[in-house]
Order: sequence, then structure tokens, then C-alpha cells
Amino acid sequence: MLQLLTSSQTREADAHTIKNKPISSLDLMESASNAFIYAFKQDVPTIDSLISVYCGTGNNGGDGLAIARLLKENAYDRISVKIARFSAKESADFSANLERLKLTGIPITEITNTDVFPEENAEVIIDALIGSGLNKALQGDLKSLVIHLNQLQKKVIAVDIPTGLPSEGPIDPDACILKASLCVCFQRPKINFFFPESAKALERFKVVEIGLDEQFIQSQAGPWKYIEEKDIRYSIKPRKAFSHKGTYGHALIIAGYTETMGAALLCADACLHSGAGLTTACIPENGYSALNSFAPEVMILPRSELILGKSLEKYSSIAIGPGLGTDKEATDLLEYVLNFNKARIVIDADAINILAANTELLTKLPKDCIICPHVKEFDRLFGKSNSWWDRVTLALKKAKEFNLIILLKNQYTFIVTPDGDILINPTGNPGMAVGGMGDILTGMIASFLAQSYPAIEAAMLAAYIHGAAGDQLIQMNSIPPRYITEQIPALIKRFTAPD
Ligand SMILES: NC(=O)C1=CN([C@@H]2O[C@H](COP(=O)(O)OP(=O)(O)OC[C@H]3O[C@@H](n4cnc5c(N)ncnc54)[C@H](O)[C@@H]3O)[C@@H](O)[C@H]2O)[C@@H](O)CC1
Ligand SMILES: Nc1ncnc2c1ncn2[C@@H]1O[C@H](COP(=O)(O)OP(=O)(O)O)[C@@H](O)[C@H]1O
Ligand SMILES: [K+]
Repeated sequence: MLQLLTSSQTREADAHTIKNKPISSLDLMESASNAFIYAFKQDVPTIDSLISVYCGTGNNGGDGLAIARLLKENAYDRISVKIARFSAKESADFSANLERLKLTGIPITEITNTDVFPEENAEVIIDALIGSGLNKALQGDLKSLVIHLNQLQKKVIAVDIPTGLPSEGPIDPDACILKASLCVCFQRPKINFFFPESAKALERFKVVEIGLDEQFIQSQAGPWKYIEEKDIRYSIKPRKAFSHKGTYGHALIIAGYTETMGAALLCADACLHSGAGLTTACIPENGYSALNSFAPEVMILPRSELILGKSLEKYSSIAIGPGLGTDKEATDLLEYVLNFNKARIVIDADAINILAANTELLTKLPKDCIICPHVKEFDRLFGKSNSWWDRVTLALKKAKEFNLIILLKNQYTFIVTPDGDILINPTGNPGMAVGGMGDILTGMIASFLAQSYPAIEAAMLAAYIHGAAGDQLIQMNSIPPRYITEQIPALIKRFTAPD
């Protein structure tokens, strides 16, 4: 997993690399600027594009000056530089790069006040005004400049981070930020890129290596970790010779209601496709024939038997919630399952809403129980938050308090653990914003739990593979969830095979 860094940790990583590699800070800036150029050339391959580089006077601005010079070396020769000089301060590496830039003949304009802005006819704007050194909301002249640049509606490519976006912490909905169509960021994505509020600051990002000390970065403390494909490959166990269905566990899916039987079918079918040896669905009787034709491999535990207290001993994992309803019977079922407290449990959808209405049940959740709310379910359960940063911080607190794994769903799903980690899942796409998608995920988690994966791994594998299945179908505008299920067995096999 990639350890993500706060802005102060990034500064420490810069300083550590400069001291220990050793490399001068000016050379590190050159390396960062070269890495930017590499990504930029893929995005703007036309060398006669008209490009304007807006630079502050700190190190982000220093990058901008070096980038302008390196662009020229790369045959982009329609470049101009605008320096926003609203204070007397400038960093040493900014000054050094300004001297180098002056030798290139690239036109440089200084903006010292915002009464009149220089005319701008560039097709592409490179934003090197402020980077990870942002220490307060934009105001005054800089704010006016950013408002002006936003109004031009040009293609903006940000260096390291869009000007005005904090690297971490709540994103103020009213913050003034220079909106980028692409951000090329250095070594690690910024934590704030993963929150929906960042959509006002950037459309997409690319991460480029600039040569910071990886060992140092990975040794940094902090909850934010980014899941990589190699984590999935490392975690998945191949099916063994001479194994049998008993080897891979027995999952029970307690789900479905007359009007929402489909949720149960999708969930059970996804569980089956994710490798559980046996899958049983506990559904109302009026769903039997649908289940038998949709997924004949799935067995049935009559709902009436469970209500009468059927033992759950034989199940290695239980999923409860999809399409279950929130009536008294559903509440009793959840309570029964929680009192049983032996199997490994994943709680979703209506079962989360039942928890929200009966918060005393939270104390009965078994250790390492997984709940997988979307944002509304999460807020219903734990209260409203003003920002995604606050919401994930709250999830961290609740995960510790109740010894829970909280899988908070979104474009980037956060898996928040009782040990204090926040794992960010990178897979998935907006085509997956379709009802029933979460039911598939829950079935997958139940399946991995049944197969004896540790609970955090079960959550991670399910979230990653679920999103990866969606990414395989990226050519589809919207993806019916059952199409995801079809992708699962081959994807698991692919991640099992040596890379
Ligand atoms: N050796 C290094 O430290 C490296 C730094 N790099 C670049 O350096 C950037 C960080 O540079 P700096 O730490 O110099 O900071 P920035 O260049 O991001 O910001 C410059 C200065 O702007 C001022 N400022 C902050 N918020 C402001 C606001 N709201 N209004 C007006 N002024 C404000 C601060 O005094 C800050 O020091 C990174 O984002 C990256 O682009 C890269 O060159 C890689 C190497
Ligand atoms: N824009 C998106 N990008 C990536 N994944 C998405 C996106 N929208 C939805 N998903 C995924 O689809 C699933 C939706 O779950 P949920 O909202 O619970 O659906 P439902 O309740 O209809 O089953 C989650 O796993 C979520 O991460
Ligand atoms: K920037």
C-alpha cells in the first residue's frame, strides 16, 4: 500500500531526500519539473500549442519557471511566463530558476497588481502559483488573479496541486481554487484528491515520481493508505489441489423482501461468483423460484426457520441487509444474528438503517464486523458531517469505538479499520453509480469472509475487485450490476496468477 503524506510530511520527505540522497534542492526541483514535462507531453502533444505558465514566487513557482525552460528544450516554443509578484518574498530555488529562465529568451511578464491583467491568448495555462505550501485561503490580489483565470475557461494543468486547494483537511465549499482539467502531482496523490469536494478543483490527476526517498515515505506514520494491485495479488490465495467445496466456506445471505428481492439475488449470486464453497440465501418464500432460476447453485434457508431460531453454527460468514426492509421482523433477524455472534458478519443497506434506528445494537457488533454504508446510510447511523474530511475522521473514531471495519462507499471507497487505518480503494468509475451495485459488493465481502480471509483483507479484496470489474466495462455508459458479477471469477484468477 502506498503511504499518503500530509503537506508537512511531504516537506520532511523533500528535506530528507535532499540531505540523504544526496541531491541539491535545485536538482530535486529540476527532477520534479522534468517529471511534469513527461506527463504534460502525453496530454498536450502538439508542440506549437500556445502555453502560458503562471508562477508564484515560492517553490511551486520555481517549478513553473523550470518547466517553462524545459518545455522550450522539448521544442515547445510558444511559451510565455507570468509571475504573480504580490510580495517581496521569493524562495532561493525560485530565484535560481529565474536567472536560468532569463537566458532562454522566453517572455516574462510580472503581475504586481490586479488593476489590469495581462492579455491572455494561450490555449493552455500551467498553474504554478501555489503548491503544497498553501497556508490559508486565497485572498486579495492572488484571489482576484485566480478568479480572472477561472473566467477565461482555458485548459489548466496544475503543478503538484491546484492553487488554493489544501492538500488535506476540510475543503471549504466557498474556497477560491484555480480549477484544473489535469493536475500532475509529485510522488503521491494529495489526500484531498479522494474527496468528492475536490471535483471543484480538478477533473483528474496523474502522479509522477520525482525521486523522493520511498523508504522514508513508506515509514511515515499516518492513517491514509492507497491500495495497489500488488496488495491484491499478495493477498489472494490460489485454490489448492484436492480442495473441495468445504475448503472455501459457507456464506449465508440474509436479504430480500417482496419488493426488493432482486437485492438478495444479486448479493447471493455475487457471493457465489467470488469463490465461496457454498452459498445459502435466507429469503422470503415468494423469492424461491426467482432465486432458483437466477442462481440455481445457491441454496435456500427458509426465512421462517431463521425466525424460529435456526442455528447459524454451520455458516462461516453472514451478510445481512440488502433489500431486507426495516420492519420488526428484519430488526429481530439482525438482533438474532448479532446475539449469535460467531460467524463473520457484513452488515449493509437496510440492516445499517436498522442499526441507525436502534443504536444500542452497535455495542453488540462482533469484533471486526464489517459495515458498508453509502454516504446517506453513514450519516443516518453516525450523524451528519460538514465535509468528507470530517466524515472520514468520524468513521475513524467510530471504527475504533466499536471495533468495526467501516467501508464507506463512494467513487473512492474508504475502508476504515479499528487499528486506525484508512485504506483508499482506487478502482471503479461513475458507470457503477447504478442501484444494486452495493448488493454485489456485500455478496463479495461475505464470500471472502467465508473463505477465511482476515476481515480487513476481505473488505479490501471485495472493494478493489468490484471496482476493477467496473473498470473492465469502462466502455459502457452505465453498468447493470449483474454484469459486474460475470467479471468476478476471471478477475480473481487474473490477480491470483503471478504478475
Ligand atoms: N525541494 C522541495 O521542497 C521541492 C518542492 N517542490 C515544489 O514546491 C512546492 C511547495 O513549495 P513552497 O513550500 O515553497 O510553497 P508554495 O510555492 O506552494 O507557496 C509559496 C508561498 O506562498 C505563500 N502562501 C501560502 N498560502 C498563501 C495564500 N493563501 N496567499 C498568498 N500566499 C500564500 C507561502 O508563504 C508559501 O511559502 C510543491 O508544491 C512543489 O511544487 C518541488 O519542486 C519538488 C521539490
Ligand atoms: N462514481 C463511482 N465511481 C466508482 N464507484 C462507484 C461510483 N458510484 C458508485 N460506485 C460504487 O458502487 C457501489 C454503490 O453502492 P450503493 O450506493 O450501496 O448501491 P446500492 O445501494 O444501490 O446497491 C459502491 O461500491 C460504490 O463504490
Ligand atoms: K499549483
